[in-house]
Amino acid sequence: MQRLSKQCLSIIQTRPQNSHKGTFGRTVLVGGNAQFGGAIMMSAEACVNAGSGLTTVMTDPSNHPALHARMPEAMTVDWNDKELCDSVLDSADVILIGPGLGEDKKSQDLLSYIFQKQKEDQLLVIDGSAITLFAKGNEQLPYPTQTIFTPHQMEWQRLSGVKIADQTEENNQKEQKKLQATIVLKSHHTEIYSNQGRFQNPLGNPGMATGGTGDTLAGIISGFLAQFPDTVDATNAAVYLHSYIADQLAHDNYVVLPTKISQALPYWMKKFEH
Ligand SMILES: NC(=O)C1=CN([C@@H]2O[C@H](COP(=O)(O)OP(=O)(O)OC[C@H]3O[C@@H](n4cnc5c(N)ncnc54)[C@H](O)[C@@H]3O)[C@@H](O)[C@H]2O)[C@@H](O)CC1
Ligand SMILES: Nc1ncnc2c1ncn2[C@@H]1O[C@H](COP(=O)(O)OP(=O)(O)O)[C@@H](O)[C@H]1O
Ligand SMILES: [Mg+2]
Repeated sequence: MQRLSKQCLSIIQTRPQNSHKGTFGRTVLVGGNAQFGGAIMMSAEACVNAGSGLTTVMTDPSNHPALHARMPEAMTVDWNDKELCDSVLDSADVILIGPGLGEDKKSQDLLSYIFQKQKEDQLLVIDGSAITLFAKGNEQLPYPTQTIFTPHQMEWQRLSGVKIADQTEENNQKEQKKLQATIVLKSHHTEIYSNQGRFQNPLGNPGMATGGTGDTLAGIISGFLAQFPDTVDATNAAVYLHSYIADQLAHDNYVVLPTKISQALPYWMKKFEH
């Protein structure tokens, strides 16, 4: 397994003068039921700060005022308004579904709807409850090689059937090959399994063991996929930078608040800009 290094951040290039919002991608984030609104808000805060050109959050309307108050840069769509959802999804480069989605019938219907809508040239990131729902269901991935799962070890156990204690490189790789999707297996040393190789993140700290850290990573991955052309390079860079920033914050903070990682993204991306 190849260890990630600062080298993976070389994809963060100086932006061309002649550019506009569309140059840096359109991302649509689907999640945040009434109970878990914070999850999709953290994904949105991460996605915007990661540099996504345009970020739209498709969520329960109860979250709209709080999201506008916290992150006016993100646009909101009522996930019950199918006509508006159709048009927003049609122009997306990257779709993220799962943070705070929940696991009820409505959540399942939303996952099926996104599967129906995904186009061949769109990337789909599946996180949180959407992983659990997909694992329980019997739907097929529309475009496996356009899909990135971001499970923690328990979500991976549900998805792959491999118990946490048996999640070895060999077993994980076998299951990734079956799925053909890219897998970001989150832990104290996150691993990335893909058709282009296997990578290990050497960074990270226990201050990250708090609700929202994974929602935040999903937002950064989505924002990077919207900007940078290679899926695995963008995913690796997002995983590495998410932990790198958390390690900096952990010098002076006992717990690393996920939103502090997001707020520090523009500063560190500027530092690593090539
Ligand atoms: N502020 C919010 O609104 C938050 C919402 N969240 C959402 O809550 C939903 C459920 O996600 P959860 O992950 O909390 O719940 P899950 O039920 O998916 O998994 C967490 C459970 O698995 C157990 N577990 C065992 N080993 C584990 C491991 N190695 N890593 C992680 N968990 C392990 C944990 O103890 C916990 O009981 C998701 O949609 C998620 O996005 C969470 O992200 C937390 C923050
Ligand atoms: N002890 C740890 N050391 C390093 N990273 C950790 C540790 N515990 C959790 N993390 C990181 O925190 C995140 C947890 O993801 P997840 O459980 O999905 O969080 P969320 O509550 O946002 O759903 C992952 O990126 C994981 O790598
Ligand atoms: Mg999670």
